Amino acid sequence: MTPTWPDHLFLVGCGNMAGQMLVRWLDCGLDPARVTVLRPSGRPVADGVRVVTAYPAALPAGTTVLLGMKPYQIADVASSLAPLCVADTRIVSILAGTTLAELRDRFPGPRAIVRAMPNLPVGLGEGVTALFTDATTDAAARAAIDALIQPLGLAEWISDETLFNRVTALSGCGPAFLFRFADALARAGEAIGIPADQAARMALATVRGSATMAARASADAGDSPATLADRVASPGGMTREGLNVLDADDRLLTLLTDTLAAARDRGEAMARGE
Ligand SMILES: NC(=O)c1ccc[n+]([C@@H]2O[C@H](COP(=O)([O-])OP(=O)(O)OC[C@H]3O[C@@H](n4cnc5c(N)ncnc54)[C@H](O)[C@@H]3O)[C@@H](O)[C@H]2O)c1
Ligand code: PRO
Repeated sequence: MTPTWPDHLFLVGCGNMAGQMLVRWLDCGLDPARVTVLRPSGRPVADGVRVVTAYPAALPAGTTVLLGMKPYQIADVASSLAPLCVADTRIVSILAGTTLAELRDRFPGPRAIVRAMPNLPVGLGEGVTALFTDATTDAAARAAIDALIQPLGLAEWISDETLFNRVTALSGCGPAFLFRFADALARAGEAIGIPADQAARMALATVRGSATMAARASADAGDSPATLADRVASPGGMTREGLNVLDADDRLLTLLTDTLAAARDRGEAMARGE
């Protein structure tokens, strides 16, 4: 399906995350002439994309704004940007811990404001983006923003904003937790005597192959990762002994629950301005 693009896309900040979103949109055929990036450094972003270091006098009609700077910059950004936003300007915010109520307060003009929480693999079209909005965003704007997000990978609308920090902990932060797991797998291999470079290659390839296999098994046969884990474990064999360590007292589950809860709690503290 050919994506439908906003008439104009104005990115405020284009660092790690917004940069990956833009990479994917351009790969999927977004005309760079429709994109303006505001970034303090003024560094080029991609061929044909206009980069500015100051706000323009006005935004073109039909602009979708992507707020891609750090959450603590919202007050500064809104004081310059809000006066440029008219009723049909659409705003997509990827700012962690910044509620829709705060966005509506800071941007009183636009009807369409959507919170989006992507993760870094969006650059490959294999990301996860959680989305939330309210009834002030009309169906057409919601559909247009959904269409913009679709090329990035899995898009999941959240019906209750109180879930937002929880889904951010799972999928927004999740790549970091998996990268940490891959790193620990390699270092554990080294700890039991495998040469470090070999352990690093083998750990990464194991994570990659297993993730691809899990995705296919789920799509093709509805097999869950838990089922696949049991399939690797021969009765009385090596894997079961290893799984017994991870499973003892729900050790891994407890560790990950604590990890997600800490990330979620930080999002809630950020929403309180802490
Ligand atoms: N990194 C992730 O995995 C991830 C995932 C989901 C959401 N987010 C959200 O994305 C946002 C950016 O995170 P990041 O990791 O890309 O950070 P980053 O530091 O890589 O990018 C921030 C960008 O904002 C620019 N910037 C700084 N001051 C600015 C200003 N006053 N006006 C406009 N731009 C300004 C910086 O030059 C930089 O390019 C955050 O709000 C974060 O919550 C990040
Ligand atoms: N990166 C952002 C943070 O760490 C939000 C999800 C991933 O706050």
